[in-house]
Amino acid sequence: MYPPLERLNLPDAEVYYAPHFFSPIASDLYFQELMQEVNWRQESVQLFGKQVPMPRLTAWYGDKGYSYSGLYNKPQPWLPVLLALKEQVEQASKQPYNSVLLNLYRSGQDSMGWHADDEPELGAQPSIASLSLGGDRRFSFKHRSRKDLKATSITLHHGSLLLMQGATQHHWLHHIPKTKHPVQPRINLTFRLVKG
Ligand SMILES: O=C(O)CCC(=O)C(=O)O
Ligand SMILES: [Fe+2]
Repeated sequence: MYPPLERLNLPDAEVYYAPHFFSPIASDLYFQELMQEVNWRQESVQLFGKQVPMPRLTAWYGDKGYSYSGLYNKPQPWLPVLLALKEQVEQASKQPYNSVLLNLYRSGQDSMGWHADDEPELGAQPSIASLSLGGDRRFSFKHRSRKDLKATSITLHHGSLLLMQGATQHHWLHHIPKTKHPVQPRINLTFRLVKG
């Protein structure tokens, strides 16, 4: 069985973390397979009227299309390795998923800005299961309205699983900051259930 998911002490949220969800050997193999087989793409976002490359590579696989920055994206069909990961994450989190967004942080200069995964097609209380492979990176939470609560950070390890559910996206934002420390490339997979 999987190592247990431990609940983080975060008010107005339901966040669980398993630092060693996969063994180091399994994590290394998944990392290499995903590096090679995923169709990594450099997407751009519109920022102040300019097209700016995102500070990471991304890919979207699954059963349903999704809207992102106002554009409808057709998903790519599941790869066997992604289905194997989905199954394990579904068992551990006791939730079904039909899509996965992959992010590749090539260096400490790659990052993700503050956001919540609160798109309407994810429903009111989305369950998001996030796998991390490769270099350690900081992951921070910031409450949207309660200024008395300090931002909280955890380190997401090689082979870890983070589960966000309940009201988490409603009350909290999260991000991956850039870092000047030398870090190995990191792959993150967020499994989601897209409705409709
Ligand atoms: O890379 C991470 O751990 C965060 C990814 C994330 O927040 C997202 O894809 O929505
Ligand atoms: Fe997110």
